[in-house]
Amino acid sequence: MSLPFITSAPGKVIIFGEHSAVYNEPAVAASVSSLRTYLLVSQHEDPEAVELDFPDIQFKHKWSHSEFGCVLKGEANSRALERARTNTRELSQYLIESLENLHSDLKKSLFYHAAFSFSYLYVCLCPEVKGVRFSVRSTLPIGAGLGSSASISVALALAMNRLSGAITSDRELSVQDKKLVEEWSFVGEKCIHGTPSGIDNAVATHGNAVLFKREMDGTTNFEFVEDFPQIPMLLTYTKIPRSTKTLVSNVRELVSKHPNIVKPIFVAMGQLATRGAEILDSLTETNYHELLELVRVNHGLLVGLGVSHPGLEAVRSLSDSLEIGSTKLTGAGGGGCALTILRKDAKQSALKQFKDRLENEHGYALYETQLGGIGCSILPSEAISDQDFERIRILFTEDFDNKHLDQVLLPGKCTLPWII
Ligand SMILES: Nc1ncnc2c1ncn2[C@@H]1O[C@H](COP(=O)(O)OP(=O)(O)OP(=O)(O)O)[C@@H](O)[C@H]1O
Ligand SMILES: C[C@@](O)(CCO)CC(=O)[O-]
Ligand SMILES: [Mg+2]
Repeated sequence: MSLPFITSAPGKVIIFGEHSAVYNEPAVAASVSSLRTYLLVSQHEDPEAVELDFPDIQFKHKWSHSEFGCVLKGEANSRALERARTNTRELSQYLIESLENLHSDLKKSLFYHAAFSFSYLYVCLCPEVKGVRFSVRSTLPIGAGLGSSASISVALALAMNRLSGAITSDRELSVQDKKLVEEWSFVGEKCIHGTPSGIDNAVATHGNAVLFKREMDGTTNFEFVEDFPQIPMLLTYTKIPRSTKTLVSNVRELVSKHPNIVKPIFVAMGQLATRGAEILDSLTETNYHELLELVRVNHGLLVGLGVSHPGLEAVRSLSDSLEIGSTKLTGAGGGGCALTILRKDAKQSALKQFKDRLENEHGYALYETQLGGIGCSILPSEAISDQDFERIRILFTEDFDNKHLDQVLLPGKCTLPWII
């Protein structure tokens, strides 16, 4: 596989059913295709190096390829790798332990899960590749409920399957290619947060909007919401940090304490997601009101699970008092982002007040973005001229505002011929 090349994957918004999705209930999510992660895979000056460069989280690490020997060499390792490659439903405990040794200097650091996820995918998918640098930049807020972990997992899974020769398409990504990316990005998500439902990486892989369900046997089932309507909405980023892994495990504790109370909440959310998808499939003036109602109920149930935050409640309360629409948290909650679906009759003056107060009094950021659109994509080396590469390399290495990335790279908007 010739270098350099770039892969990319979008973030997502969960419209209905976060957390209950982990418990095999249906959920609805849509990609946020203009907020994306980009991964540049380029040649390293050192032919033995495998370097990871994550400037968004100020993390850079270089391994010499021989350091992976402790995971790659010997019979026991080969057997464990073979099992990990064929059974992607479970992470291999053996590999986890071997990789822990490789990352012992990073243990307990913020970066551990990002590095662990990278190395797990690397040793499974393209362990012979060396003299290579993986540089990641994202226009998504990180750890904010918009699926940054899934989009990075998808970008890595696509790149590593390309490096191994498992994905060779040069016109468009096939259904098979996308299945492979979805399967391996799920492994990446597991490395970052333990027990994901798979909805985030499914949307980041396939794009558009989906009604998703993880079945009890571990398989995933999803339908695209056809003709996904552009609903007027606002996304508010509270900038309150949180971790999906912690929130999901807090909910797990709650279920184990009060199963008879909490499980019916999940079932209600599943019902709500199914009805929500029906409405989105054929949105009318009449059922728009029901959509707003379902958003409000979904948020109430999430509050019951303990995954809201006073900062998110401030957004919800302001949207209620200004009567502009219904607000719910999106993603794992605990901070991060809130989604407000706007009423058709929301007053412009109220909307302005909503934005001004959130930005100026609370210091929050507002995103106006469309939902749905392009999933994962790849820009092959043949499409990158030397001149383009120089421009792109600078974007990945220098301290630019990440929105410059969009101007140069946004699939569907820029002039570069992305394969999708
Ligand atoms: N651009 C990036 N560079 C490096 N690491 C990243 C990047 N984006 C995400 N990550 C990894 O993902 C982690 C955040 O994932 P987490 O699942 O907690 O939040 P999220 O995916 O943004 O939100 P949600 O899961 O609720 O949608 C980070 O701590 C880091 O390990
Ligand atoms: C909280 C959760 O439901 C959504 C995170 O975006 C976790 C998951 O489904 O993996
Ligand atoms: Mg995540």
